[in-house]
Amino acid sequence: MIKFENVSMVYEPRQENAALDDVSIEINRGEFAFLVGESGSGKSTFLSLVLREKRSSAGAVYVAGQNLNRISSRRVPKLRRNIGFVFQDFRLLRERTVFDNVAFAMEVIGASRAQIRDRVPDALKLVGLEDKARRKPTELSGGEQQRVGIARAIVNKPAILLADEPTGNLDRKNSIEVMNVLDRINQNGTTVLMATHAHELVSEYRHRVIELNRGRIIRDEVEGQYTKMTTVINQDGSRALLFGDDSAPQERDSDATEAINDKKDED
Ligand SMILES: Nc1ncnc2c1ncn2[C@@H]1O[C@H](COP(=O)(O)OP(=O)(O)OP(=O)(O)O)[C@@H](O)[C@H]1O
Repeated sequence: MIKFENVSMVYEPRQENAALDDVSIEINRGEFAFLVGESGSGKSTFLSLVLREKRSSAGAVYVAGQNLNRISSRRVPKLRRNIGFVFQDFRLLRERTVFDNVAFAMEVIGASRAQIRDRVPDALKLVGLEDKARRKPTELSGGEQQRVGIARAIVNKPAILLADEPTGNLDRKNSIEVMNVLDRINQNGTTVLMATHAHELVSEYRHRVIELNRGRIIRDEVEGQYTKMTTVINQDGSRALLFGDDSAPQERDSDATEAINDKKDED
């Protein structure tokens, strides 16, 4: 569903460290993955490339089989219909009701009134807010506002839901409610990718964990299968990937090492 092939991203020509540095990863249809890493590690950059807000500087980004570096700007809105986005700060329209906030996402893609009347209540039900359709965002708790943001993101039935720190402004109780809603959406078949700093949620909700550090993937843990990846520089200057604990170099994966060195030779 989402595939990065040797993706690098530099924002400015002489930028010292790449925001993403040779990232290769695949997130399958129906998966739920957390994207973690300290501030500045490249999480938002990763999400913005999936949305085609920017083109990668090198490598290829595929979403639903399309190479995003090859599609024209004209086709970007169509791509984005397949992707829902949840923001940390909700970004609701304060003067509109909960119903109208969700309806707005359908209006902008030209949905009919009948479609809106049909779909918005379903989306609100999915996030547990069917009773609050006539309220204004300011009359809701932070967690409820975020659930409106999620309803808006999924009302057009996207295949992928991206969430950038969706619980960042919420207390624990509201964070858990939001997580449970995201889980439910994922169980209905939507691929979910959530960037977060919330370590406790990452360990409680057993999903894939992809960890970035200075633009590189250093961990990819799929439901309990823990794979820590460490890049080491050999004496000859070539790079090698170590899988497992970094004190256990015998677990070196020779294919991955060769792939990295091949790439280096090409460079
Ligand atoms: N528009 C930009 N122009 C220049 N550099 C940028 C831009 N956006 C991000 N960067 C740089 O790219 C690197 C990765 O930033 P990014 O925002 O992707 O990290 P992040 O993991 O999402 O951080 P946070 O958790 O704080 O949101 C950082 O060094 C950042 O300074």
